[in-house]
Amino acid sequence: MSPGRPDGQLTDVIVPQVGVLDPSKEIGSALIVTHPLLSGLLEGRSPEDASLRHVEQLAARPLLVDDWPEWVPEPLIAALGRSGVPSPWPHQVEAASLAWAGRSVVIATGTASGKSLAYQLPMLSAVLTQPRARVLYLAPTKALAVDQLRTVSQLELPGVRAATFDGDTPMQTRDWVREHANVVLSNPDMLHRSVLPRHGNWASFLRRLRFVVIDECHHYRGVFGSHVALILRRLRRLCASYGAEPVFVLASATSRDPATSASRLIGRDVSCVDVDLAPRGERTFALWEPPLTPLRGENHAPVRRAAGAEAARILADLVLAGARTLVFVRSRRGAEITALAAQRHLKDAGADDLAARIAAYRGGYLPEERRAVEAALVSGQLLGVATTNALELGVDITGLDAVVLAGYPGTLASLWQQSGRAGRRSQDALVVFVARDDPLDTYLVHHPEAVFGRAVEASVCDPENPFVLAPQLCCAAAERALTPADVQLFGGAAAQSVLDGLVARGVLRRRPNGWYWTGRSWPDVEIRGAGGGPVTVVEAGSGRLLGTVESSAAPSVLHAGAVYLHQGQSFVVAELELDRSTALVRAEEPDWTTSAREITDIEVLATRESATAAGVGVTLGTVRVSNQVVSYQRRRFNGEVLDEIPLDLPVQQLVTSAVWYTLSDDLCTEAALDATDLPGALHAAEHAAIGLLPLFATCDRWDIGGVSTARHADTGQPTVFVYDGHPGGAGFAAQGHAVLGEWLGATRQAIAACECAEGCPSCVQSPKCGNGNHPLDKMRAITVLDLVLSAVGPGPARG
Ligand SMILES: Nc1ncnc2c1ncn2[C@@H]1O[C@H](COP(=O)(O)OP(=O)(O)OP(=O)(O)O)[C@@H](O)[C@H]1O
Repeated sequence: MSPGRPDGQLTDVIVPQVGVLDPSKEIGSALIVTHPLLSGLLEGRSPEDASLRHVEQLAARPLLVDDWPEWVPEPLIAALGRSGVPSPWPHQVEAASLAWAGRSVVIATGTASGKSLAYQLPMLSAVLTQPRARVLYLAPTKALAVDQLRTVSQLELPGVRAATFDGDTPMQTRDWVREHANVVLSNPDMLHRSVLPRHGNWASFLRRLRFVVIDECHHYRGVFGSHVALILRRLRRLCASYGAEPVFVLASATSRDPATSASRLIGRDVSCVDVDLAPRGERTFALWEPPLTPLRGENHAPVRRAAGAEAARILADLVLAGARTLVFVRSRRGAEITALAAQRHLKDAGADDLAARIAAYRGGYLPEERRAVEAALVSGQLLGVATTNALELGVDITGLDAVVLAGYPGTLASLWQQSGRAGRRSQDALVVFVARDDPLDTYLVHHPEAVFGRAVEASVCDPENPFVLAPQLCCAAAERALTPADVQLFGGAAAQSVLDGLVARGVLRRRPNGWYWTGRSWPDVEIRGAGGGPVTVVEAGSGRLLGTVESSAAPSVLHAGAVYLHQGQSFVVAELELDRSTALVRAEEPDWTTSAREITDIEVLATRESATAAGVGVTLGTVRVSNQVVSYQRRRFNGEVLDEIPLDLPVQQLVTSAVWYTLSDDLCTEAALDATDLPGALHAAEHAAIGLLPLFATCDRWDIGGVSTARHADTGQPTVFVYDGHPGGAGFAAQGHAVLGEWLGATRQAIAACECAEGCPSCVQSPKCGNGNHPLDKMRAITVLDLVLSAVGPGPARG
């Protein structure tokens, strides 16, 4: 370890070339590092420890301001001026003006680019200039709505009556909010459970509704996103019945094609503002891949040094250099371990005083403990904090010298949100992204263009999923009978066929003028799960309810012996009772993680889109997946496999969406892929593709599954399937189909970039493989992917 240069003096350090580097940063075969903190990190390291894969210099952006639009009332301009906003930035004016002109709009710009002002301008101008106007603000979490209330209240605008309406709002206050507040801050759950079912009470609010703001709209993805999309259609329909047609203003993190995602979410065309003109300081972004260790994992595959351990070393080095640093880790336990390990490194370096200035931060601490850590970090009393994503949303800590990300946080939106804690406007900052042992992380550190180029992942949902449509149509019909004209709003043909099914089951009644809910009580619809009766997770002894897990996912995450994380705290499952939909867990802190092994069969039920070229067939369709969890593995945090324990669980069936490709026999023969090679080649290609899909669709690798087979009964050919792990589909496989060439191109590159010889967790091994990651043929997987890519091309898929 070596101290850096807090005096800000620039020092060039030449690093030997390792892996793929950005040519613009190379001199001969070296990479120039100019940031003093980064050079400090590298100085003490041996060549075998050389982990730096890429350095990106994100240039500072100068301040550009615009005039206030003429429709913004003077008191609002004055209040904003007092709050430190003297003039708007150009992209804020563009989005706000579109909304004011009656266009629904999504603003999709970077962290801290001032998206709030873009929706506050139309929202507050409306209530200031038209005393009867009403505005609804929706956030994915209660905390964000509370944060927004604070911001709006601090403006002290006479005539603005803002109030939150959520599960915490006392009953006696609810009537006041409904009748008097003109800015109501809520969440989709409240809309679904409280506002829409009692729309008669809310009639005057809905009749006057001018704007609906949907903040952080990229959170509405997968099955939850599909529910929210249909809740918003329910809202639009009821507003229309009261004579209102509100304008939607959506704020999103940067993502691929935000206009399409936003219009799918609200069911209406949306304009898009995505050119970020907010001023910012320069940032140095380093991509870091921990070295391989002598340890051996499954099938003797090499194991890399764990991202958390590497991040702890980096944190210690940065703190030694005097830098205020935040490290983001995935779990609460990880946050504690990282902070402890960094303290140990500092003590070993003789810096006990600095070790005392490191702490962990996570959900589960008391609010006052959290506030104390936040304040100490802002004041500089604490120099290093290891945190979970508890610090990601709604906690305003900025201006740090460095941020370290231990592992990809799941989406580019989170990556930018977390890295945005460093520097902000005026000062230079360092961000280090440390890859975990996983194909997606490997791909990213070797392909900086996927991080710094155009945003690649799209926030997808599937409002046509029949498993979501059915309960949502019941809610809609219970609110007000559905008319034939409503069918289009809820998805046209897809809605029609679901309605027919609901009538056949006697759940809805068809009358000449529409569909009526027949139930006596209100439909009970859980929007944060996929339906199908969630399994309840209960703490044994205390009986405390910790949460629910979809029944389809329960065998793989709640089997006996599984380590279950709840808000970062770890529990071990004592018993899974599927017939009673309950899992009993005990708080424990074992030194291992568990991953379930499952075997899967797949049957093609229907084809939605299909195309064949050059011997390669690509299809999007509906499948039935039969899945059985057969065992689980216990692994130490360093990746070492401890053992595998068999399980006796029933077969689960899932009807869902899938994308699949086939290779003709002739093609395989030409490419010298014979019957003995194919299983390992297809299996490896499937694993890596599942690892990479989250880069293109905002899902987790646990949201999707795959099956590969050298001859599938329904296709009659070598086939690789990737399917949505949610009943009816969640839009992930459909997105994979839409961007097949890019997705499989990235998959190929991730495999090719990994320096292991025969496949490891960084490329083709999967943590949930039912066959113990056997057979896997890394090199022939590249051949398979080359065959598919030469048929479909590297761009978006046909059809
Ligand atoms: N025109 C402006 N002039 C000066 N400061 C501004 C301006 N617009 C916004 N800000 C400030 O920039 C900061 C970030 O703004 P805001 O929180 O709206 O960004 P955001 O894009 O919503 O960020 P996030 O992605 O973190 O949600 C706030 O402190 C805000 O007061």
